[in-house]
Amino acid sequence: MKKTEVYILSGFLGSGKTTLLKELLLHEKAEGRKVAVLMNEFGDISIDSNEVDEDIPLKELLGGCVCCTIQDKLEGQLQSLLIEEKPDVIYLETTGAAHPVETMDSILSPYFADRLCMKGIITVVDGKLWLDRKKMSPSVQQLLIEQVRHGNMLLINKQDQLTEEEKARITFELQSINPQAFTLLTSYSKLPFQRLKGMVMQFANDTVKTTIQTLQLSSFVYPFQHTISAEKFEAFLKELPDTIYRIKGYIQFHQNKYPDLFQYSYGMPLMMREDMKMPLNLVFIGEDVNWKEMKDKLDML
Ligand SMILES: Nc1nc2c(ncn2[C@@H]2O[C@H](COP(=O)(O)OP(=O)(O)OP(=O)(O)O)[C@@H](O)[C@H]2O)c(=O)[nH]1
Repeated sequence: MKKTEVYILSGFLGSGKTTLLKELLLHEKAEGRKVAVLMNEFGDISIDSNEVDEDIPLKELLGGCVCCTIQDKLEGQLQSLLIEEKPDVIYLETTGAAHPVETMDSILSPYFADRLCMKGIITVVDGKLWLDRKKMSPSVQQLLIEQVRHGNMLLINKQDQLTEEEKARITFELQSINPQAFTLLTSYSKLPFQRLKGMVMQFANDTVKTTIQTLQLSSFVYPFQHTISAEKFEAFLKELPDTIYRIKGYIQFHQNKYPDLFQYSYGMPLMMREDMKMPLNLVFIGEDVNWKEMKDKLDML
């Protein structure tokens, strides 16, 4: 029986995993392979699932990390994807807080040994965030290093935000941490697809599980009941604490007919106008955040 290939997309919150997934799905479509997606989101609702075409089988794993709290759910979802869809390849997008080895462990269960072929871990690194990582909490810094250490392919993403000197420095630092990995600089996670297909998973001798300090990440969903003021929202963003790592979801300004998809990662906001109605939910992910205070501020918009 032909085995289903599995790739794990790893990388911190907002680094460019969903952007990479969309890129990979385009290539797979062009090659006519049957693809399925497993999407793990830290929050209780998924925004990224909307980014995947409806004709691609997709299972969501919400409200925790496949590497720890919802490992059992992963097995169940994998099994149903294999039985119902019989895909050629499965892409598993992990939460930005996931430890790659723990995730791989869940997939390498003996139950799936003759069904799945683990192709490798692609780690997406936000270049700017990497350079500024010392500003993050120790557990985030440790996680970033672990994600790099265990990637088989490392994408230094958002290279449009980096100088030549910064690109060289990050490349050197990542290669020093993980000399076996294929490392490349990318914009919007565009990678040489054929190189990915030729990837063969190397099980390095030192792929030991490191006990990393537990990240104190938490998430919060705010459902807007109405449209909001663009000026007030801008002022709200300016006052956001540094420990908010990620925001995504839909907001609608007073003057607009349709909502905007709002993305915020590592201090960088981005908006894209939708052309249809969407549920006005905004998902926040952060460390040590007073969500009650956040809710009060959002109520004022
Ligand atoms: N400037 C720039 N922005 C990028 C690049 N790649 C991705 N982005 C933007 O970064 C934001 C986060 O990208 P995503 O692909 O959603 O990141 P993610 O890792 O899936 O995020 P989570 O699922 O929340 O962990 C989006 O607004 C992207 O458009 C890039 O190369 N350059």
